[in-house]
Amino acid sequence: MSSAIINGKEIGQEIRKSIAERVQLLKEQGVTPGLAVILVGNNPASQTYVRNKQKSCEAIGIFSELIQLPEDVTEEELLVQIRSLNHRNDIHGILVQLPLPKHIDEDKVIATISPDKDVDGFSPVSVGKMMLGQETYLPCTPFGVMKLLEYSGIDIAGKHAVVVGRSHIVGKPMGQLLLQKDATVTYTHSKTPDLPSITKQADILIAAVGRANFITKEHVKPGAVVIDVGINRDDHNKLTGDVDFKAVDGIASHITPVPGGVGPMTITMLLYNTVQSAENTLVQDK
Ligand SMILES: Nc1nc(=O)c2c([nH]1)NC[C@@H]1CN(c3ccc(C(=O)N[C@@H](CCC(=O)O)C(=O)O)cc3)C=[N+]21
Repeated sequence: MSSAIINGKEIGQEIRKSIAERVQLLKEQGVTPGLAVILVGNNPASQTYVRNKQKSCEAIGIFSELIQLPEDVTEEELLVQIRSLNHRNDIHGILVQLPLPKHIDEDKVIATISPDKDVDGFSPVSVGKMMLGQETYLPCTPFGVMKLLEYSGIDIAGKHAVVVGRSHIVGKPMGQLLLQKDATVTYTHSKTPDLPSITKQADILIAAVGRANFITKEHVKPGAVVIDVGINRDDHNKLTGDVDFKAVDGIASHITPVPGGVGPMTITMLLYNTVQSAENTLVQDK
C-alpha cells in the first residue's frame, strides 16, 4: 500500500483563504499589510523564490515591495535600507532573501531587522522568544511543517521525532517546535554515526539535510510520518527533496512530496506572519 500524501499545496491554500479574510478585515480598518523583500544579486533560484513570494502576496491582497540591490552592494548600504524599512508604517514585514554574498555579515543584517517586522523569525530576539515559548514570529518553514502535521491529524505528544539537519532556519527551530508539542526530540546531523539506526526509531522523521534523495528505505520505520524539507535542484533544474520518495513510499504512513509539500507552506506562513504583524499595529494603536 502506498503512503498517504500530505498535500502542502492544498493545505496551504486552505490556510491562505483564512489569511485573505484577515487581510480584508484589516483593509476595512484602513490597513493594508505590507511586505518588503530585499534581494541582493541575481541568483536565478533566489529570483524565482522572490517572484513566487510576491505573486502569493498579490493573490491575497498584501502589498509587496521588492528592493533589488547589486551583488557588490556594501553591507552598510544594505543596513541603511533595512533601517529605513524598519521606520516605514506601510511595511509590516521585512525579508532579506538568503543566502547573502560572502562579503556581507548575515548575522549583522538579520539582527538589524526590527523584531516587530521579522516575519522570517530569524532575528536573535525572535529565536530567543521561540526558545522560551513566548509569542513571536515563528520561522516559516518549521511553522509550516507544524501546520502540515496539525491539518493531517498527526499527534505529536509522546512521539519520537528525529530531525536530520541542524540549520538555524530549519533543523534547530523544527526540533524546538516539536518539543513544545511534547515530542521526544532527537537531533542528528552530518557527524552522527550510524544515522539509520537513529532515524529508524522515528515516529516523525524530518529530513532537512540539503542532499537529494539522502533519506532512503533503510532510514525509515514502517508507519513513520516523513516530512521532506529538502529543495535540491538536479542538473536539469528539476526540484528534488532530501527523501527518495519512491523508496520510502509504502513504508511511511504519511509523506510530503517535493514539490507540493513543505515549500508552499513556507510561503503560506510568511503571509500569515505578515498579516499578524499588521494586526499587531492596530492593537498597539488602541
Ligand atoms: N530570508 C529567507 N527566507 C526564506 O524563507 C527563504 C530564504 N531566505 N531563502 C531561500 C529559502 C527557500 N525558500 C523556499 C520557499 C518556497 C518554496 C516553494 O514554494 N517551493 C515549491 C516549488 C517551487 C519551484 O518549483 O521552484 C514547492 O516545493 O512546491 C521553496 C523554497 C524560502 N527561503
